[in-house]
Amino acid sequence: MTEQADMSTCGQHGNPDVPDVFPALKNDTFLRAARGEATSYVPVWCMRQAGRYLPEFRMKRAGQDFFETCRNPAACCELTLQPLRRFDLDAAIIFSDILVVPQALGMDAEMIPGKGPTFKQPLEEPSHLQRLLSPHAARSALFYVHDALRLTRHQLDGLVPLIGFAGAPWTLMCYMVEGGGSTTMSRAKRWLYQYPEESHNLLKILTDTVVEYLVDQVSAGAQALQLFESHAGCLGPSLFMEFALPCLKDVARRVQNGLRQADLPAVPMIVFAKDGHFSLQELSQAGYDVVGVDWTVRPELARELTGGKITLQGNLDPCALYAPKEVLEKKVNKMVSEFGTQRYIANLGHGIYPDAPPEGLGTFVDAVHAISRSLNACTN
Ligand SMILES: Cc1c2[nH]c(c1CCC(=O)O)Cc1[nH]c(c(CCC(=O)O)c1C)Cc1[nH]c(c(CCC(=O)O)c1C)Cc1[nH]c(c(C)c1CCC(=O)O)C2
Repeated sequence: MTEQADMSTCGQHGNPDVPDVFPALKNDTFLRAARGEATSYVPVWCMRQAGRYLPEFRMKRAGQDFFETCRNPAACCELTLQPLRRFDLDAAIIFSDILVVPQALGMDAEMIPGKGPTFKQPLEEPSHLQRLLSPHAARSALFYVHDALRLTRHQLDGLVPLIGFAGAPWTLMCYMVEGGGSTTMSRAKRWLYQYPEESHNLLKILTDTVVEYLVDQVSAGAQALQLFESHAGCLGPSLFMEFALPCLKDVARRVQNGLRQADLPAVPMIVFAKDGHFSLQELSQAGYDVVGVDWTVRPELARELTGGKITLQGNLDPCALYAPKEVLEKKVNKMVSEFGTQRYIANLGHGIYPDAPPEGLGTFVDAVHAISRSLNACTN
């Protein structure tokens, strides 16, 4: 990241009390790997690294409503920084949630402990699309995420880059139609079969909203962006290519255009399609710099499918963190050796589980660094 790029990051919804020139970045290893540049070790971060597996996270969240916390920039900043105080991570990801976007479009959501996110009035039929606010209205409703990013980027003081994120349109549609989590997503998939045109309309509204949201995140200080397509798996290849992939491509192209038009720096974009092994080849040509891989895919196969030309991110089984230290280190050794130390960002193959032992994450992070340094020393 150059000084010039840092300086150009001025918040559109800027808080006049907070200067928009951010501290210089001290560790750019994650950004270098994302851009496909050489790195002396493999950078590592962890999806959901700000989460319930940390006692300090549970303390801070205790008694607070989840989405209230998301709307509180100081709390988001603190929760984002917590894992960085414990572990030698190479990136921070802003504490927020993908469901703030449907909320900004006017849908009321609650986080019910033990049940997960729940919408009071899901979209049951196409006429319900009229309830949604415009992408333009959603844009201004999301100012609090941008305030959180701006504050966190300052508080990070250049330690590591700050990642912004959004849910991909299909994954957001799943929650909006299902009203919450589901193992089959059969209500949302029913829309694709029964109301294909209206499904495309809904996905278009979500794409428009996500594009502006992500451009605004960079304006507020995000230095990389990740799209979470968490419910790719239930679609299978043909529905994925018809409904999810075109939106992912649009988001990548339109965000990079939007950044250029707003005179903002280009930032690396990551796409993570959980259980979307069948889409890896197409995803590697969808306009993203990095493709995330879940733990069901062999690293060599992921490299083969993506043509060896793109940065990959992943893919340790989150449950490997329960293993004894020596076993975990062996797993990391195998993973790093198979992906290779270049064009690679180590991560879990999905978010860390709430009952993961924090020491496991520490072992994972340190092992990625040590093993990749020694592999690099062998080849140089
Ligand atoms: C599908 C999805 C959601 N949210 C998100 C996804 C995509 C990633 C994935 O596939 O897991 C993304 C997300 N959610 C959260 C982050 C924070 C940043 C990070 O540290 O990675 C990110 C990147 C915080 C959170 N989001 C949530 C928590 C835990 C709840 C809490 O803190 O009280 C956190 C830390 C809640 C949440 N939010 C959502 C679910 C399904 C849940 C779990 C509900 C439960 O387990 O009870 C929707």
